[in-house]
Amino acid sequence: MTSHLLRKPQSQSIGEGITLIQEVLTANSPLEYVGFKLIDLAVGAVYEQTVEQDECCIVALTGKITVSEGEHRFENIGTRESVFEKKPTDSVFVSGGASFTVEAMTPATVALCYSPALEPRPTKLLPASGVGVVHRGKYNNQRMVHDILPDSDPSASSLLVVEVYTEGGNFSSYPPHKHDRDLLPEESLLEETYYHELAPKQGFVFQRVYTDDRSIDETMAVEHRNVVIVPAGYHPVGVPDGYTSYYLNVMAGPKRIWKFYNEPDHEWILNRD
Ligand SMILES: O=C[C@H](O)[C@@H](O)[C@H](O)CC(=O)O
Repeated sequence: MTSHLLRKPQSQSIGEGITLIQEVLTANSPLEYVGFKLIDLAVGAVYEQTVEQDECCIVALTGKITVSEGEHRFENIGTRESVFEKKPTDSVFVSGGASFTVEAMTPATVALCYSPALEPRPTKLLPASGVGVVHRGKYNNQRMVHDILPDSDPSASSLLVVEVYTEGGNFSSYPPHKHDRDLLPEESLLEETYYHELAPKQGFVFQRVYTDDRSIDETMAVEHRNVVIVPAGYHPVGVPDGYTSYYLNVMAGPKRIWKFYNEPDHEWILNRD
């Protein structure tokens, strides 16, 4: 039986040249803050949306797109044909009330990351050149993180977006951590989604989502273009040998601070020399 936290990709035509692959909304998930949509665009296809109460980070996951909103027009953005080129890409941030279009200049895949617009913010390009690249971990929990929209960047009022690369034989989001209590300075409350890709794409990763009281305890085999929903709890990912894992994280909650809490049983691994 498939976990209620795992979403397999769909392939639903929602417009000329526009295919909906993933759609996680507050209306169809246990989430209250985070929304996520993944669309494939054929050349020339134009996706349009008005975000009422949400802000949105439009990530040019692959291919070239042109994003327009009001007097803003960001032409031919996007830096890669595959996420596994492992280089940062361009994104555009729009705030609540914005009406925007995304036009595909080449075949493209676009991630639309949503959260409540707590305060107005200007529309802006988040260029690849501004994405921080962080190498985290040691031994077999090494991974590379691209900080697309980290909490240190005030461009957004609630939204956080990062992408993470983990090579085979390694774990990421590990040691297990959580951020499901509004209890600063100890911990912040952030819901999260994981959009996963695998190379080669027949691969899978293991992801466990679980709480201290085990009221949530789901261990999933996660495949290419799957989404894992993390309403609460720890959420480590393990990558089998031979495969490279990619995931895009969207996080949001009442306060835009990423303060996670490591599971005490496993925090010791951080203390090795
Ligand atoms: O809470 C954030 C997510 O779990 C990932 O972005 C995680 O931090 C990635 C990592 O550090 O391995």
